[in-house]
Amino acid sequence: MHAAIETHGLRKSLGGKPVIRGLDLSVPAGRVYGFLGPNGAGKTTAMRLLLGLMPADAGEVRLLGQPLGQNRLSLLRQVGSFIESPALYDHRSGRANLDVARRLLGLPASEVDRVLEVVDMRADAARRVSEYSLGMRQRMALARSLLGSPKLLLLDEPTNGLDPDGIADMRALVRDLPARMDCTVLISSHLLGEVEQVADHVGLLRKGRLAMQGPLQDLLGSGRRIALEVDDAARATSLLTAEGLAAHVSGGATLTVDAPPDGELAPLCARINRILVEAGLAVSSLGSQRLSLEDLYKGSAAPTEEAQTNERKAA
Ligand SMILES: Nc1ncnc2c1ncn2[C@@H]1O[C@H](COP(=O)(O)OP(=O)(O)OP(=O)(O)O)[C@@H](O)[C@H]1O
Repeated sequence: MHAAIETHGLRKSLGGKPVIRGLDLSVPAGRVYGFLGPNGAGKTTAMRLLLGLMPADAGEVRLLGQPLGQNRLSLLRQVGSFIESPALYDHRSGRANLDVARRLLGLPASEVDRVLEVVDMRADAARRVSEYSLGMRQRMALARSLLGSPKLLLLDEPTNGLDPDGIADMRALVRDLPARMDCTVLISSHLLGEVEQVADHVGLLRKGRLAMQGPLQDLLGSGRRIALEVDDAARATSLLTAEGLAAHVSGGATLTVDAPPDGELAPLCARINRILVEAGLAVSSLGSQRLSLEDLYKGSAAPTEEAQTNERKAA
C-alpha cells in the first residue's frame, strides 16, 4: 500500500530563516499520524507545504501516491484540512455554514447531515455559530473538512484552546476517523500526551527536521530499559558491558541497561542483579522503566515518574 503522504528533502525558508530543513515524512494510509513538535518547530509551515498553500524551496510532496505539483487541484479535492482556527460565518447557523461549503464543492445536500452526524452536532446545527462554544466551533470546522469524504485529513492543533471536555471529545473523534471515514489523518500537536492518545504513527519534528518517525508502539517499545542504583556505577557498567549488555552510567550511582523490545524483563533484572551481587557490589534499587515519548523526544535519560513501571527494590 502506498503512503498517504510522502515528502522527500522538503525545504522552506521564511523571512530569510530556514524553517523546514529537509523533511522526509512518510504517513501510512488508514492511520492517525501524530505530527509532534514544540511551538515554532515548523508544523504549520510543513502542513501549508503539504497543501501547496505556499511553494517549497526544494523537495517533493506526494499525496495519495501522486506528486502534488502536477495534480494539485485533483488531489486537493480528496484532502480535507483545517489549519489555524478556521473561520466560520458567526451570524449563520452551523448547518448554513456547511451548506455554503457543500454547494461550493458541488456535493448533494445529504452530505451536510452525514458530516453533522460524524461530529455529533445534529442537535445544534440550527443554532447560530456565535452561540457555539469553542469546542462546538472546532467540531463544526472538522465537519466542514469532512465534506466530500476526503481520503486524507490534515488537522493543525485541533484541540488548541479547548476545555477538558472539548479536548476529550475532539480526541475521541479524531481517533475514530480512519475507521469511520476510511481515511488517513495527520494531526499536529505540541502535546506529547495527546499524540500518545490519538495516534498510531508518530513523527517528531525538531527545528524543521524529523527527529524520529514510526509506529508509536515501536518507538515506545524500543525505549524499555532497566534502571539500577549501585555503590560503584562505573564498575557495574563495565561488568555488565563485559556480559554483552548495553549499560550506561546515567549520573551518580544510577545506571541504565537497554532492554530488548520484546521478551520478559524479569529474567533480565534477575540476571543483572546476580552479576552485580556476585561481584560484591551493593545494588540498592533495580526496576524496569518504559520510556514516554517525551524521553524519546528529548533524547533524555530520565524517564517521567508516570513512565516508571514495575519498580522494585533489590536487596
Ligand atoms: N511568514 C513568516 N515569516 C517569517 N517567519 C515565519 C513566518 N511564518 C512562520 N515563521 C517562523 O517559522 C517558524 C515555524 O513556524 P510554524 O508556525 O510553522 O511552527 P509550528 O510548529 O506550527 O508552531 P506553533 O505550534 O507555534 O504554530 C517559527 O519560528 C515562525 O516564527
